[in-house]
Amino acid sequence: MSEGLFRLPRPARVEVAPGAVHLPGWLSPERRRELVTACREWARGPVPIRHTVLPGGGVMSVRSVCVGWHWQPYRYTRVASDVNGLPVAPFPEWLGALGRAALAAAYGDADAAASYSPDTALINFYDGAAKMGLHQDKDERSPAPVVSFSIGDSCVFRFGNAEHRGRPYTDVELVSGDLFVFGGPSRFAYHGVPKVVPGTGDPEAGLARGRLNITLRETGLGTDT
Ligand SMILES: O=C(O)CCC(=O)C(=O)O
Ligand SMILES: [Fe+2]
Repeated sequence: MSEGLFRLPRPARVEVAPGAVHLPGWLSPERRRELVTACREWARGPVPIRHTVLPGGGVMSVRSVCVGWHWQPYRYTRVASDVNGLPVAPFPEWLGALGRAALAAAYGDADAAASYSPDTALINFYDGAAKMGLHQDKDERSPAPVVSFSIGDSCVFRFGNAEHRGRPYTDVELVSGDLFVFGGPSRFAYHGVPKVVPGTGDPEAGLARGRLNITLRETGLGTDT
């Protein structure tokens, strides 16, 4: 038997960088299923999941759909003017509550978590050879943390520094059910997904293949359009 078959138990909480916290397996199996069901519904419409086209003409390999606000490179809009002109689905209250619970678990600070009010979720689906280059999440006007849930195939999540795409960075394995939060000094760190590992998923979550990632953010846009 190869050594690769044995896996060490994963720790409950790892601080990857100041303000960047990984909580392996934080999502219960029921939560994973709920999220998969909700994402499947959002993927259908009113704005269907699609490969985002970048301003230079490049096409992202992941497929994405948003709720609350629609992200298109590099801004948030109420309507998906780059897809079908329709408003995205509303951001549900239960997803905000899940974000607050995630933040409380990551930082152990229930008071700070209570005022977290994410108003957009960006849902990414990775299949085949999909990946995501290193970037900063900087189209939000709020400095509030980003809360990230992963379901399905495992991936390498590269988490770097706020200055540039180079080292130092840490490669973290994100597995189905993992929570990753980045805020404070890590809020504007470069990060990306250089690799997804097919066939490592979590069929019980209702996802036969591929990787689902859901990030919650505060846009800071209030009632702007
Ligand atoms: O898929 C991931 O884990 C990261 C996604 C991401 O960085 C983004 O949507 O901005
Ligand atoms: Fe990102």
